[in-house]
Amino acid sequence: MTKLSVNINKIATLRNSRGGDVPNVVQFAKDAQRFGAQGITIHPRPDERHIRYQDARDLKPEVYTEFNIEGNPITKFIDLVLEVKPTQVTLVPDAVDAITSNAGWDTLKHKDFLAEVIQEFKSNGIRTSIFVDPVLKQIEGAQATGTDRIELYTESFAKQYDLGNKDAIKPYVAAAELAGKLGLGVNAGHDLSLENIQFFKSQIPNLMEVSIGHALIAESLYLGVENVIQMYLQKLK
Ligand SMILES: CC(=O)[C@@H](O)[C@H](O)COP(=O)(O)O
Ligand SMILES: NCC(=O)COP(=O)(O)O
Repeated sequence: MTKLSVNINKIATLRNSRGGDVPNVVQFAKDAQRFGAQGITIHPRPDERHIRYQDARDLKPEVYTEFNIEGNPITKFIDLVLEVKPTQVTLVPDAVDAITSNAGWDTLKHKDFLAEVIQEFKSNGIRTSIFVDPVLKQIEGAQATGTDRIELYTESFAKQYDLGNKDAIKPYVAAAELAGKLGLGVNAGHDLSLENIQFFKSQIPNLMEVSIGHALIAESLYLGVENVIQMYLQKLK
């Protein structure tokens, strides 16, 4: 079974666009879980342009499914994660000015840094995952860091699938197979949608979790949040 973790960054973006507290991100997380989401993902960025660090603290008591916090492990982020103690932390090498995540880790170049941070999170009982491109040497490098899981960065798959190129799945299949052999759990995310999720899932049998935000919220504008979450759950069976 593949778990659906709903990324609620976009709910915070909408809230922040007017100041105030509409929509309320904690209420949205509670409702998403009630509608069947098996996890809640947030990705606070240093400028707090969508999810704020305080949101992570406010969400903690209300998230009874898997709580996944993603981000670049700068000191402020590490401190937040150690305070909130989510189920999982996903390390993403974001540049400060990136509009959204746009690359996986170079796990070979940053091995020592990642190993140190991962050890700290794991010793605090937090499962770790690192965001990587589907490149075999990066998967091997990920294992050397001691991480529990990887999150495959799916933007290139999503783009190519949209253009009709189903072969774009091939590097992901190879990466997931290698990760499985190396004892790493496999998550995936970025630009997954109702259009591409079923095919992606069908090709990656050891897919443990997907985190989906941008498309899921956009689809919900037309189809409704409860309905959309149920549609993803059907496709992830
Ligand atoms: C790690 C990843 O794939 C991103 O999709 C991210 O979690 C979303 O971040 P933004 O909402 O800031 O685009
Ligand atoms: N880790 C990926 C994520 O949380 C959501 O990415 P997206 O669906 O907003 O592209």
